[in-house]
Amino acid sequence: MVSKSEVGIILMNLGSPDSTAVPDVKRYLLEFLMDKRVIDYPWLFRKILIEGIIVPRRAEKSAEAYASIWWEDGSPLVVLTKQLQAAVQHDMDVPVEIAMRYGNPHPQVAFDNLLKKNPQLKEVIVLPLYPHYAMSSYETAAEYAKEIYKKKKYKFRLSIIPPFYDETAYIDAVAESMRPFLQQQHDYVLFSYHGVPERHIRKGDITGQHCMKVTDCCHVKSPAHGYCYRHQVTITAELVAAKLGLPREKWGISFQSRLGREEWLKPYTAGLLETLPKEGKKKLLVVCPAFVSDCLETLEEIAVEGKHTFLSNGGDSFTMIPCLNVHPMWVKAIVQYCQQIMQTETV
Ligand SMILES: C=CC1=C(C)c2cc3[nH]c(cc4nc(cc5[nH]c(cc1n2)c(C)c5CCC(=O)O)C(CCC(=O)O)=C4C)c(C)c3C=C
Ligand SMILES: [Fe+2]
Ligand SMILES: [Fe+2]
Repeated sequence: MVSKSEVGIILMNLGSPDSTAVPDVKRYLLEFLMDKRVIDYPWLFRKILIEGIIVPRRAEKSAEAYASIWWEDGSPLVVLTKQLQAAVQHDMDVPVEIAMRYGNPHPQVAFDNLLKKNPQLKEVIVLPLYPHYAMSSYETAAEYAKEIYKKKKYKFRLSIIPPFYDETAYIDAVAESMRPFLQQQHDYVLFSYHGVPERHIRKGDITGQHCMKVTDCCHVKSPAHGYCYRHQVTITAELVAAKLGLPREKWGISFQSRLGREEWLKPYTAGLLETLPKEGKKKLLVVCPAFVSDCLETLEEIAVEGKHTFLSNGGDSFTMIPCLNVHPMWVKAIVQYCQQIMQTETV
């Protein structure tokens, strides 16, 4: 058990380029895609692929996309994470810092800032802002925080909040953030999650024999589920749909942001946005619960590109539901998760 005066909190998100200038976007993409948990090919092959092919080809287009969604005070993801920091700090009355897995602010800066604010710091709670476990999201953020903590030999205790994909407070916050949008006419609600390669799902299967091997694997009980992104996003959608009373035929799941030639989790959002209007689902609501802050992947890929695809294939109306951002119920959920950690007995 730690008291408020002994604790500090770090909200850790993915990160964005420092600006929309191509060299900044290049630097960001290099750091991101050279992460062995994001592109898990052998180091030399990864280096040649990323530095020689993907980043040079992608940087300019990516910079343009970022420029199209950039806000006056910076990247939406960073600005929204800062707003969340202020809200949590206000409600908890403990120091809160933000850190990014890629780019700035670096986790070491966040640890050091907490120490500067309170040299008596006994415990730092890190909340990776990913509801679901994926090697390329939650795991890399948590491992990076641990790596820096060990390297710097900090004396305070480090606690990392686990994925919260099925926690009531998170589910309730997502459901309530969606509820006002359900008042408008709609034929279908699409839960669009960031995709990952199917290979990552099989690789992360701790049993080696469950994920994408057993029929309907996401609904068959297994210890693999603790590390399975596909299972966890399925459960989030089912719990939110149940909470909102959505009939089963009125909602579905898809996966966006595919990169490269490998097979990623299916169905792909882009393909579904072309076919849904042909199935009579012409009024669409899209929600993206893998992202807790709006970012390039929601504001550009879904709200602009996705909308265009849907409407130009016969859709009538397309609404993207904003991410949790600083929704009061989301802030409350974070406060609750941090307080649970603070009340845990230490040995
Ligand atoms: C192999 C590539 C990628 C994997 C695997 C991947 C997994 C993954 N990503 C997120 C969350 C976000 N990704 C974002 C941007 C983004 N993602 C990739 C690649 C992979 N992501 C790239 C190259 C980019 C950069 C933009 C681009 O050029 O398309 C973002 C947005 C960041 C922002 O600044 O707004 C988020 C958030 C998750 C949750 C995830 C695995 C589950
Ligand atoms: Fe991504
Ligand atoms: Fe699985």
